[in-house]
Amino acid sequence: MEEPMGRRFAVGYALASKKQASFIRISLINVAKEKNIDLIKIDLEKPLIEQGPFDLVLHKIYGAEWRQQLAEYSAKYPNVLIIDSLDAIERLHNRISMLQVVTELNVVECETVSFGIPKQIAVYDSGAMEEMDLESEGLKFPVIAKPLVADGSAKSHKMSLVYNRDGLSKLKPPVVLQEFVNHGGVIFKVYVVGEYVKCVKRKSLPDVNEENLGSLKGSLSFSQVSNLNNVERSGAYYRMMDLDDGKTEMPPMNFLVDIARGLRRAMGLHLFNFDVIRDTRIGNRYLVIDINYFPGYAKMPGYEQVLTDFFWDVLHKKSNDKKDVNLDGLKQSSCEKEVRMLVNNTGYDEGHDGASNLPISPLKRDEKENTIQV
Ligand SMILES: Nc1ncnc2c1ncn2[C@@H]1O[C@H](COP(=O)(O)OP(=O)(O)OP(=O)(O)O)[C@@H](O)[C@H]1O
Ligand SMILES: O=P(O)(O)O[C@H]1[C@H](OP(=O)(O)O)[C@@H](OP(=O)(O)O)[C@@H](O)[C@@H](O)[C@@H]1OP(=O)(O)O
Ligand SMILES: [Mg+2]
Ligand SMILES: [Mg+2]
Repeated sequence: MEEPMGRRFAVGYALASKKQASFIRISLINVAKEKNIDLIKIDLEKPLIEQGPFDLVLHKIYGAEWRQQLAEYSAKYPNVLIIDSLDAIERLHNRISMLQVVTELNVVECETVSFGIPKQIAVYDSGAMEEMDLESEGLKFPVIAKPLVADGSAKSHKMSLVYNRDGLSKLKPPVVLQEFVNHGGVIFKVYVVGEYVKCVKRKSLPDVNEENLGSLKGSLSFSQVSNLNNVERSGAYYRMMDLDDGKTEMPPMNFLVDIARGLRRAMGLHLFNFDVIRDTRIGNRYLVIDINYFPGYAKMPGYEQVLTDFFWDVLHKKSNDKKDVNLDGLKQSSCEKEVRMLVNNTGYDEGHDGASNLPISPLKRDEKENTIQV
C-alpha cells in the first residue's frame, strides 16, 4: 500500500568517518530528500536505541557490541529494516567463506562463458607454512597471499605476490594462498545495489611471465587502493586507475547480472561489489577474486540516484523485478542457451535464500531479524 502523501522516511546511517566522508555527499542527501527520504547520521558515541526512530538502518560497523545494539534496536522497533544483517555481512570477513559462495552458484548449460574462483587454501600457522607443498595442494608459483581475515582493517588489505619458497617463509599466517591468474592487467569491478548492477574496469596487477620466475626475489608486497590515504585516493588517482583503453572487452552484462543475482540471494546481501578477472589462458572464463560489503559506491557516476532508488524501493517494500524473485523457470540467459543460477549443494531448493533458509518473496521483511529478504 502506498504511504500517505507527505510521509517522510528516516534512513539512519552508521559508518566509519572515512566511509561517511566518501559516501554521504550533499548531492546524495539532496536527491534522497526529493524522494522524501532523510539521511540521518547515527551517533556511534551514543546508544543506538536512544536514536531515531529510523525506518531503515544502513551500516558498515562490525563487532559484538554493534551486533547487540542492532538486536536491541530491532526488538524496540520491530518494523525497522536493517540493511544488511550482520551475520550475512560477516561471511565476507573470511576470504575462504567469502568465495565459497561463488562455488555454490551454478551456471547450467552455458557453453560460451564460465566462472569460478582461483584455487586457494588457507594456512593457519607458520609450521604449516614451512611444511607447505604447493603442488600437492594443486597450486604452483606464483601465488598471491592474502590475509585470511578481510575485515576492512589496513592489515587485511596487505597482499603479497609470492614467487618462490623464500617468499612463502616471509608470510604471516593466517593467510590464504591463491593461484595468481594472469588476466591482462584488467580487473572488472561489479557494483551491486539491490537489483542494480554496474560493471567498471580498472587497472590491475600486470601478468607474470613464468619464464622469469627464477630471477625474481621471494615476493612483492602491495596494498589495495582502499587503504591509501585521502590524497592518494583523490579523483586523479581513480582517473588513473580507471581503464578507458577502449580495447578491453567487458564481460557479457547479462552474465554478470546472473552472477550478481545469484550472489545476492545466496549471501542475503543487498549492498556489495565483487572483483572479477578474465583468465587469459582460457579466454571466456571469469574468476571472482574478492567480494566487498558496502564498497565505494560514490565512484559510480550517478550513485546518488541509484542509492536513492534502492532506498525508495525497499522502504516501499516493492521489487522492480518480480520475476527476479520468482526463481521458477529459466530466464535472463547469459548465453544463447538458457542459463539458470542455482544455489546448489546447500540443500536449498529454488525459492529459498541460501543465507537464511527463508522463503524468498519480493523484498519481504524477515520479522525475526528485521532484515529484508532479497
Ligand atoms: N588470484 C589473483 N590473480 C591475479 N591477481 C589477483 C588475484 N587476486 C587479487 N589480484 C589482484 O590483487 C588485487 C587485490 O586483491 P583483492 O581484491 O583480493 O584485495 P582486497 O584488499 O580485498 O581489495 P579491495 O580493496 O577491493 O577490498 C586485485 O584487485 C587484483 O589486482
Ligand atoms: O574507500 P573506497 O571508496 O575505495 O571503498 C573501498 C572500501 O573502503 P571503505 O568502505 O573503507 O570506504 C573497502 O572496504 P573495506 O574492505 O576496507 O571494508 C572495499 O569495499 C573496497 O573494495 C572499496 O573500494 P572499491 O572496491 O569500491 O574500489
Ligand atoms: Mg578487491
Ligand atoms: Mg576486498
